[in-house]
Amino acid sequence: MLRTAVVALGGNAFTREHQSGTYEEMASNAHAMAAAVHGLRQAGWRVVVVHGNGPQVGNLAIQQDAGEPLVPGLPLFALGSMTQGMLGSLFCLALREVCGDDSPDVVAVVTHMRVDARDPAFDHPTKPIGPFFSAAAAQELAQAKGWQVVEDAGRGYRRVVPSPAPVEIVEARGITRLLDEGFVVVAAGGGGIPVTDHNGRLAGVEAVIDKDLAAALLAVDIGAHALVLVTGVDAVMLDFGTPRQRAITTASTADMRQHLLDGQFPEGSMAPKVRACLEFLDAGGGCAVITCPELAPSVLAGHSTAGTRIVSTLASQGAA
Ligand SMILES: Nc1ncnc2c1ncn2[C@@H]1O[C@H](COP(=O)(O)OP(=O)(O)O)[C@@H](O)[C@H]1O
Ligand SMILES: NC(=O)OP(=O)(O)O
Repeated sequence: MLRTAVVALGGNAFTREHQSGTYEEMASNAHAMAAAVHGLRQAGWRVVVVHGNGPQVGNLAIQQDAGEPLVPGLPLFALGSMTQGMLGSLFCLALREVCGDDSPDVVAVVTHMRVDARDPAFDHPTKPIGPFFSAAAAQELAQAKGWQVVEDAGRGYRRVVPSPAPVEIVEARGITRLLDEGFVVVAAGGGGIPVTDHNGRLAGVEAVIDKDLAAALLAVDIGAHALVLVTGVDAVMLDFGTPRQRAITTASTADMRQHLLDGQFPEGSMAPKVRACLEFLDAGGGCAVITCPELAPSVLAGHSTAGTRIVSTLASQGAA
């Protein structure tokens, strides 16, 4: 039986830091990510794709503001569902094109994610969305629009919104059925549309869920062997952004937990990725990888000295 890899594609890999967010840019970047997924399938993996939406959902929120009062702005969770449709479509088209005659059946599932209405994250926004701004422009926008802004991993300042922990994938059964039928499934895009129980029904809430944590939850739910987090850097670095910066190539969960405690990884970028890997491996996952699209297949196979490959401490000691 084929082993399953859940592959999470960064929203910042669809729209790169220096890009403005045009459709053509996203389509071209989607190709590189589709090629990575194609490589994994050729290596014998069954693949589920989760994509991010930070840049795109933030851009859409700015477009909503600009449309007022002619057209009413929509809530953030509705914008999340819109990005699921757009990026799901982009990725499915790119995968078909990259695979050519070898194209798999690929479907994108509109996915809702249950979160806890009492999650303290609602009072402490950490999820960066939209474009990067200079400090001065960010301050001005924060004043004018009531945004909270933070510095994002040395790349500039961005708006931040609440990012509660993903609790339950509402469409989990459907996703599993499609996988069992042999589809490449795109699911939980943008971390999933955040919903809570409200008077006996599910209702959207103002948040953007971290797609790496959503991917880890999905990977555990479906019993995946590997979690592959595809982003804009080859590897996780220690002392990132300093002259002492160096890549982590292989690590145990104990090593990564210690680096997290030491404050090596910023919130809103690398910290949730590392946490997602730890959650997956602690729940029995086989291997977690953080790397760029081009290296993903070889890092997962253990054939590359670049990229970051994490296994549970027990497995690294040969006990599992
Ligand atoms: N310790 C670190 N090692 C590598 N990259 C880091 C580190 N800390 C922060 N980063 C930044 O985090 C980015 C990945 O986070 P982000 O762009 O939010 O992810 P995504 O690709 O999922 O959208 C990297 O491209 C890099 O700029
Ligand atoms: N929703 C989410 O995690 O998006 P990014 O990957 O773009 O940050």
